[in-house]
Amino acid sequence: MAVAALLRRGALSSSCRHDVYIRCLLSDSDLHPLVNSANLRFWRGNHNSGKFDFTDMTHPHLWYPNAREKKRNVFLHVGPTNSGKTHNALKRLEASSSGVYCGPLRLLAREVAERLNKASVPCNLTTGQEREEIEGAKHSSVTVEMADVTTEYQCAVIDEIQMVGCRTRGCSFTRALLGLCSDELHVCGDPAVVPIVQRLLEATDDVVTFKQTVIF
Ligand SMILES: Nc1ncnc2c1ncn2[C@@H]1O[C@H](COP(=O)(O)OP(=O)(O)OP(=O)(O)O)[C@@H](O)[C@H]1O
Repeated sequence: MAVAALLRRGALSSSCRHDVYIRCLLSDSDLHPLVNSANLRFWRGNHNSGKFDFTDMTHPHLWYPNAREKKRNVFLHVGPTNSGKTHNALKRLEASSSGVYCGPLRLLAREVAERLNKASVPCNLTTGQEREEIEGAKHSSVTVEMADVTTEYQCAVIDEIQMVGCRTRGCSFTRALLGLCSDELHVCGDPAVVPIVQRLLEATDDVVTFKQTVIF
């Protein structure tokens, strides 16, 4: 059985797992589709030893090689409620050639899909309960748990990022923040979340720009 399969099944002992490096034991075809040859070259180039410890869970930003290959432009939209943070981000999403909106609620995901479709931007809807596919759509509106971190987008939006602090759903916001593979990433939320988002993005080498909104 391939070593990758054993790893996935947790069949190797922890000391053995610790010694497993992609270069020496795993062929490219063994690996999860996320870790393709191009990504391996990236990993090797960024690890002095030329080895990557597949079982090292201490650097979550490195779990998303597709996103790490990009220098993302992250726009952090912060301001009071109803000040237009999401509105501004959605304007960018509408104008992009491909993109994804990630929100915390089915209702919000549906509202955004309807908004884009109405603006003649074909947009799929994917939540835990429903999947609506629109022919030719290059945009998707999803609940954050359904965010696809393997597809490349021009623009991505994460709404209500302060939910990163939620005990049960925060991990999905962190995953989207670190893993979405887009040239532009718009992150909307409460100003209180700025320090934690900044901290999370310190490791990613993205370019972060603040957009402060005010109630008009
Ligand atoms: N510049 C604008 N032009 C027209 N409508 C706007 C504008 N900015 C905001 N709105 C409208 O105001 C409402 C609130 O905007 P939005 O949802 O973007 O605010 P928000 O700051 O993201 O709020 P929250 O913190 O609750 O998420 C929406 O219905 C939105 O369409």
